Amino acid sequence: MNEAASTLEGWYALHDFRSINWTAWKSADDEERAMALDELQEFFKEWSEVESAKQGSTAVYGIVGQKADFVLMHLRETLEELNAVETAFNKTLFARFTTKAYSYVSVVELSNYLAGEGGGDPMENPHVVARLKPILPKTKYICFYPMNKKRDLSDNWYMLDMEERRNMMRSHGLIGRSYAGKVKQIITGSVGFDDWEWGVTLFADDALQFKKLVYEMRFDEVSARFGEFGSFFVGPLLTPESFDDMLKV
Ligand code: VOV
Repeated sequence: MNEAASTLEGWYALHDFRSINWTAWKSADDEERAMALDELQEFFKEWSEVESAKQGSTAVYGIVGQKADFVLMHLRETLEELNAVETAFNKTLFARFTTKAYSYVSVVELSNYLAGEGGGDPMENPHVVARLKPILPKTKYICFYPMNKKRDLSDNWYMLDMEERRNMMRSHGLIGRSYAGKVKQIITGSVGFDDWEWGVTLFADDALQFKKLVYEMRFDEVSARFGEFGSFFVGPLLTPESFDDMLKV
């Protein structure tokens, strides 16, 4: 059998995509809407307290296009906690005005393809822990898509030996690094958890950098030969204030 890359896992991730039922929202009375908004603002507060206590992280972004209206991206220590934030949101009055558009369950992952040989417990290394349990950036834009590495007869990632995969990942990493300061990536593994093998979540202050990075990577062997991609979701940051503005009728 081929050598599997070894992976380190951090916080569990839920990308919870919702659409707003504008007809129901607009026909609700003022009091009901005000209560729903108050409850929503409470949630924003709770999520930011969890983040301050470094027990997880949440980012809220609008989604452009018809696939969804917004995404709640939650990172939490356990699947139980993720499930609990999801359920708590479902119980809110505001959630009654939303429909479930898409969701993705995964866990923040680092592989050893490019890891140094430095011994010791990686979970004692604060740089590693910061990458596995990241506070989600609150950049102007998010881009999310799920992906696989191909398993065709001629191009099967999982049949390549470790050295070949490592070389390709090195080239991938070099392209990625040239976007330092422009795009921040959080790779989450979802084998056994969801329909694709990884979730790719990108953060940037200039949305065009998503296009440039993803396009450049298409020419890199690991993406050109082995990348298979799901639907892309892109949109702007929603703060408690801009969420409120979006919901004004
Ligand atoms: C912002 C840029 C950026 C940077 C710096 C970067 C670097 C790195 C490094 C160093 C490593 C390997 C070690 C680790 O950290 O795991 C990875 C790993 C990975 N990547 Fe990446 N990636 C980026 C960006 C980036 C993008 C845009 C994509 C989507 C590909 C595309 O064509 O649309 C991607 C995918 C992945 C995946 C699926 C993995 C896991 C593959 C596996 O088989 O295990 N990635 N990635």
